[in-house]
Amino acid sequence: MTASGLAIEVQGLGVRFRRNRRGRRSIKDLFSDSSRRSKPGEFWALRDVSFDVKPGESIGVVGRNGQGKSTLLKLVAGVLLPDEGSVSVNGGVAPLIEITGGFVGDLTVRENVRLTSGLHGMSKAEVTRRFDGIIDFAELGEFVDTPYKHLSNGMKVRLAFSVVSQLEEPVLLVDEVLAVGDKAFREKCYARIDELLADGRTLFFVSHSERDLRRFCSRGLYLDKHRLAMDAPIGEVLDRYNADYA
Ligand SMILES: Nc1ncnc2c1ncn2[C@@H]1O[C@H](COP(=O)(O)OP(=O)(O)OP(=O)(O)O)[C@@H](O)[C@H]1O
Repeated sequence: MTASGLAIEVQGLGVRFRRNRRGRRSIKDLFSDSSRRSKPGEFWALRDVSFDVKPGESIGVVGRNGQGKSTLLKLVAGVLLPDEGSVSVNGGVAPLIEITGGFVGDLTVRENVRLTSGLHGMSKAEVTRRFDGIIDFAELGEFVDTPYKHLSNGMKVRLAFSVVSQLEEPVLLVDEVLAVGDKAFREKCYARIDELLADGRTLFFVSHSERDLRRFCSRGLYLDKHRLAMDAPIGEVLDRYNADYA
């Protein structure tokens, strides 16, 4: 528990990236005291982002392509470190996107489930206990010994969601990748997200689907021009986003 009892605290968060590969930092840059300035070819993908999340809140992250939504999720997941500011998360996070990226193509479905569940804190005994449930939910019973690289894209997402939804972390990060699943499977995922929310989990949801955002989220964060343009109830955030870009 953070001292404040909050699920997530984000303060003055900023991340910058290089626009092209050639813009390497020189030795001179290493010694220059210009950490707050961006160097040629660098840009802030996110800057000055601050917000708090209470346990059990469900937050929808809204914004046009490239405004920093996935970057924000990566920072909350702890797989990307900020150049400015801080993120503190109370307890662990279950990040859908990182699970997908963590699968190993040459390993089988069975081996990948064991590997990723283990990496995300499940004990061996727990993985064994939950294994059949994970495979059943993903509807991949016939593919447990198939190399991961031979699954279809939709099957890969099924597997990732199935693993992530079994983790007992208090914060669940779900992004657009879910949209790859077919309609029937998406409905199943949505029902599972409802269950996790009812169980008191905190949800961070990135989506371009207004319907899904309204369905799951009570609060919205609107990222525009790489800054937090609005933090308000999801309906108000969507109205503003639509007014800006309709
Ligand atoms: N590793 C990286 N190196 C360089 N630039 C990056 C990197 N990751 C993201 N970016 C850039 O940072 C910006 C924000 O990207 P991000 O993926 O967070 O956007 P997004 O809001 O999730 O977009 P979308 O709606 O298209 O998924 C973009 O300009 C992107 O090109």
